[in-house]
Amino acid sequence: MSSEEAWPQRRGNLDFEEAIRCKYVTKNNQLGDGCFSVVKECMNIHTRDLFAMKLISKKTVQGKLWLIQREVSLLKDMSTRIRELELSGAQNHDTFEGHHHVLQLFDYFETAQHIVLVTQLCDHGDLYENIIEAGSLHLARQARPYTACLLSAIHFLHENGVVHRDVKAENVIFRRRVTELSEFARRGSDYDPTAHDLVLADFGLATKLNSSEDELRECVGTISYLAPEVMKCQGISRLPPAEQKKIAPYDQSIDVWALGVLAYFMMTGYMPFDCDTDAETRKCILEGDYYVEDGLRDEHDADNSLFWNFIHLCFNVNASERPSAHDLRKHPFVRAFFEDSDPSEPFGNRIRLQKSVSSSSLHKLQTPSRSVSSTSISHLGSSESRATIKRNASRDEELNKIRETLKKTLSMASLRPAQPVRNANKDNSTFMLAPVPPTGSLMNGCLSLTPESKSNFNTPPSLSRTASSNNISPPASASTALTGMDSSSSRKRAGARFDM
Ligand SMILES: Nc1ncnc2c1ncn2[C@@H]1O[C@H](COP(=O)(O)OP(=O)(O)OP(=O)(O)O)[C@@H](O)[C@H]1O
Repeated sequence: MSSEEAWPQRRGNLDFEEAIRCKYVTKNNQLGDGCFSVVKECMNIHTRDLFAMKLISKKTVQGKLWLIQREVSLLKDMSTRIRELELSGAQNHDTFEGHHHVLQLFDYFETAQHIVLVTQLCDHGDLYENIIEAGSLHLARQARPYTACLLSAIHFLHENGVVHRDVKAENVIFRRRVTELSEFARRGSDYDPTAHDLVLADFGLATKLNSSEDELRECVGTISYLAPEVMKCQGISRLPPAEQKKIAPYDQSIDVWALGVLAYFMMTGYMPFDCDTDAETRKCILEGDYYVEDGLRDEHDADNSLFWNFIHLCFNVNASERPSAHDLRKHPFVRAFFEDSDPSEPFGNRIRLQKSVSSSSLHKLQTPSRSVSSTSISHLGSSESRATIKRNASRDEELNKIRETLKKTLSMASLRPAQPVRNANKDNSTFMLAPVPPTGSLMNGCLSLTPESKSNFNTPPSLSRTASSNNISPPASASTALTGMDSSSSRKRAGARFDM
């Protein structure tokens, strides 16, 4: 955590302070950026709690405002659900509690230039960077618990009717810790405790499947991670409605496919279906033709065999036969992280099936480029030595300690624990949705200055007041407010993700 001096300081001018209505200050440096947003660390000047502030440029999302509305709405629903779970004190005996690993929204508002989402603060860097830096992740210590943790988060989303649609390494970030969990590591834990910090972020393409009648046919996502049924929707918007209906809709099992891609990427350092050209990649995805490098498969190694079987099940081109996130929790590759009563279900004989994998030379065994559709490549990741997870007798005890530590210290809470906490309920919960905004105040941006301008406390209050009066919730008023903006930047997203 940076020192107090790192934050912009007030200057003691009461008139000026009165004029300043935005309760957040930001640091100038970025935590990260995407095709249409910049993410900065911010502090609530009243509570001194730290958050991440995602500033989405209105210019960039011009014409696609509904995407942001959908993202905010989903994050709000999820955060409310998580709060309910936290308050109910529901017991979960899984190693990873899915809802702890979904990015939390705490506040949102609008300024003249930006739509602003205030979320749980995570560390700089993401899982993509981790994998690239390491070449590949250790199967037993990292790839397996990371996969289990993400499976848990995906299962939570699916249980709540949400399909993420952009599960990928770039969208997995790491919760910021206050207290190290080094004790757990020192005592010889059998996996990397960082697995407890994974947070699934970027709900920009996520959507709700409210009922079995809802049908998804948009071709959205990142090409390397696209399931075949999504791929089949490519170009659908150009078809007449009657033709569109002939294409089979997809459902949440596309996230299971993407999890398989991500697990494969963690294990090997490259992507399972990427080829020289997008057309070849599409063909391989449609056929479920993934590559397994000689030497990476070791039938005499139980962990290794289970990993490939897990991958094989995720890569079932027939979505109706692909196991659900709920079912996959019982797969022997990850089962140790979940408390399920009947370990033999639901795989039975299926567990022994192995795909005869492609040896096609089309596949590119190289590092994928960040967030794009698969091509730029620099090196081949090395395979890791295998290790066997030994179940630690005191595992449950250790887990409880981890949970307690997490609840007390992780996530968004102030990084200055000695400081008095205003909201008593916050003491034991990492996930309190404070600060709750007073009625009619900063939410919706009607009183907000452009937050980034507060970095130096010197922006005249008149700057953003007039134009920032739009609520991003009601589609009509919000889209009216954005009419006439430059459309060029909205095209930038196409390079990173499909949206056709
Ligand atoms: N809460 C957070 N804490 C720390 N860093 C974050 C947080 N949210 C996002 N980031 C960083 O900012 C980057 C961009 O965020 P995000 O993916 O949400 O933006 P985006 O514009 O939707 O990106 P994309 O181009 O993938 O659609 C992330 O890859 C991550 O590195």
